[in-house]
Amino acid sequence: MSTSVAATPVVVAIDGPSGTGKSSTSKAVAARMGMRYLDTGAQYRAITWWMLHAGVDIDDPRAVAAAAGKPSIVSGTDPLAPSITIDGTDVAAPIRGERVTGAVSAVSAVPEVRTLITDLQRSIAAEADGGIVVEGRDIGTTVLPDADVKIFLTASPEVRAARRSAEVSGRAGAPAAGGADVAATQAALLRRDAADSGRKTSPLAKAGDATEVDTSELTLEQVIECVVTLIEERGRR
Ligand SMILES: Nc1ncnc2c1ncn2[C@@H]1O[C@H](COP(=O)(O)OP(=O)(O)OP(=O)(O)O)[C@@H](O)[C@H]1O
Ligand SMILES: Nc1ccn([C@H]2C[C@H](O)[C@@H](COP(=O)(O)O)O2)c(=O)n1
Repeated sequence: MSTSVAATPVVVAIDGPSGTGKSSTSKAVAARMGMRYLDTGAQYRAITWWMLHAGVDIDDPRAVAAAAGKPSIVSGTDPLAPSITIDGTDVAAPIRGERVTGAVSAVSAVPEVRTLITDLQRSIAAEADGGIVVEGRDIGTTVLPDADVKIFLTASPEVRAARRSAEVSGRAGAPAAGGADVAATQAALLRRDAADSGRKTSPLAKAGDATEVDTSELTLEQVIECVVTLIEERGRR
């Protein structure tokens, strides 16, 4: 099934702080509704990975700006098999590592980086014939301000940290997460949110016309159902 409002494909923007369930929800909604899926955080992570790999000083915004146009990022938008390459290298795994996670807020705050990646995101969305779910921090406010459906996911810091710790400790070879690990995870999430909300250029923010969904007390399936309902309601208008 592909989803459209009148003759034009539906564009759904899902934003929110770290660990609120944007990726899990967006992928599942897109798969269920026959739409494409774009993880914009993966694009910022990929360019951060490339900068670190190329030896660019990520604490020097001018150096980051000067290098930003050099690599080529390709995002695969199949929600069942999303992919990301940079200059032909598959970086889906390394971009999730601690080094990239610790550096991505600095790189993504550089305006030249944002301009390049925003243009790329808009062109991917424009080519998605069957509609697309795009998730990130500034999709509803800046990248796709005319999106048909805008959702802003939230959850309490405690819930987000517990979910993230469970995810990490569930990975092969990882130790079980204890109280100290959850507290450290929560502190890291809040640090990243503060940096992403506090930057000058298109910070993490809820669009005025977005629907806020607090997922703290909801299962993933309930969040998916809620978003599908919002998209279907938009289609009936
Ligand atoms: N409603 C929910 N109930 C329980 N667990 C959830 C729920 N939503 C997401 N999760 C789990 O929480 C973790 C974080 O979810 P996800 O990666 O989708 O968040 P995110 O907002 O995309 O994070 P980030 O911004 O850091 O990429 C995952 O392990 C996911 O399975
Ligand atoms: N639209 C976006 C998406 C992501 N970012 C930055 C800020 C995040 O901390 C980082 C990684 O995103 P995640 O993989 O955790 O979703 O990328 C942004 O600035 N704008």
